[in-house]
Amino acid sequence: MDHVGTGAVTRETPPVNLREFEPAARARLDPAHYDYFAGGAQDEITVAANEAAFRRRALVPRVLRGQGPPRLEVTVLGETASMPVLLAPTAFHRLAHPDGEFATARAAAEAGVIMIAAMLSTVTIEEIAACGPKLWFQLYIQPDLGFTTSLVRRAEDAGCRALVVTADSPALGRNERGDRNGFHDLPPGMYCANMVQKGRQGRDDEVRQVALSPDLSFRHLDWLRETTSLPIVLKGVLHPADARLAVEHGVDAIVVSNHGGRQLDTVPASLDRLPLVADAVRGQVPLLLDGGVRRGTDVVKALALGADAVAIGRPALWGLAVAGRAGVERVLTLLRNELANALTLCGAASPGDVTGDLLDGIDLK
Ligand SMILES: Cc1cc2nc3c(=O)[nH]c(=O)nc-3n(C[C@H](O)[C@H](O)[C@H](O)COP(=O)(O)O)c2cc1C
Ligand SMILES: O=C(O)C(=O)c1ccccc1
Repeated sequence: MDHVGTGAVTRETPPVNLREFEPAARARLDPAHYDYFAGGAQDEITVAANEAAFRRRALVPRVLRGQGPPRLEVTVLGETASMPVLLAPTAFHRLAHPDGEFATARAAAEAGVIMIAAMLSTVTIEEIAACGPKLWFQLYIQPDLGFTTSLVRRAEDAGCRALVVTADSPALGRNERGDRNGFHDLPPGMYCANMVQKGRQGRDDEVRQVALSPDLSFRHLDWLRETTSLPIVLKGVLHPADARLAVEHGVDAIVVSNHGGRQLDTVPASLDRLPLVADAVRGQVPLLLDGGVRRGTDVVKALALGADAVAIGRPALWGLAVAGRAGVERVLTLLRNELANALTLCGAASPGDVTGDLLDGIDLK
């Protein structure tokens, strides 16, 4: 891309991998908005741990398996996806690009990946659905169960194929970048589109505040189980005992996640918790993982440790900030090509062909 300014032409080389999208996005974003996306809780120890956990693991490829080019498609909860990579739910896409979730959803549709739409999106779930992606809906169960039910019905009616209940947020994580920047509200004209309530008796519409409630318990999950026939995915599990409870309470899938290091700081990397959760669940429900996935080899490592698929959060936001829909598509294409290459080099025919013996116990660093 050439930028002609005051006579000088600066040439920017397009990102060739997911990590390179971050500085490119940073250059385009309001610094406070960049910090909102990039940041995590407090010392951001867990943010760093997520990527470091992938770096430490070593892959041990098999040779001469004659598998041909790998097939990347997977089926998760009855939904086929073009690769075992989903878009993790992230709030406020219009902060990254004026097209917001429209752009993300069109990119997901084009790429054939499942988009998990955030409840706190800046366009409505109906508008996202109209872009045609395979769609799941992320839900913060609200103490107002009537309102929660109305959100669930809207997600169902819009064609969402699963509800992703975020469990790791009984309170907001402490993001000090936000404190420093004084970033606590969306800019004028931007709001949580799913939270709009019609004003009664001629009054203005109101935007409901999201409640992250410490009162939430597995009883709320039982309530939700009775309320909807959609599959329920529990997001934000790190403890094997919680994974077992989730299965007992009828959850259909689990996302091993620490919310990208944005909730409780100093929790372990998601990848490092995956084997324990996989052990606890023993294949009873599919497992997803998010946090720090930046490379095709990272996807392979997560699959080897027991995940059925992974999700990416920030990389899609960086792609969105850099070039809207095309940027998200580019991020997905790069990751797809890397995954195909990594599977080929491992001698694996498909994501399902990735087994634990492709990893050894050696710490690379
Ligand atoms: C800017 C941002 C906003 C997020 N918003 C939500 C959200 O509204 N709901 C939720 O369940 N997770 C949310 N997450 C967490 C992601 O779903 C995911 O767990 C995390 O980003 C994965 O880590 P990664 O960014 O390293 O890929 C958010 C993450 C980021 C970076
Ligand atoms: O930023 C987040 O990670 C997130 O999940 C959230 C929660 C509440 C309000 C806005 C975003």
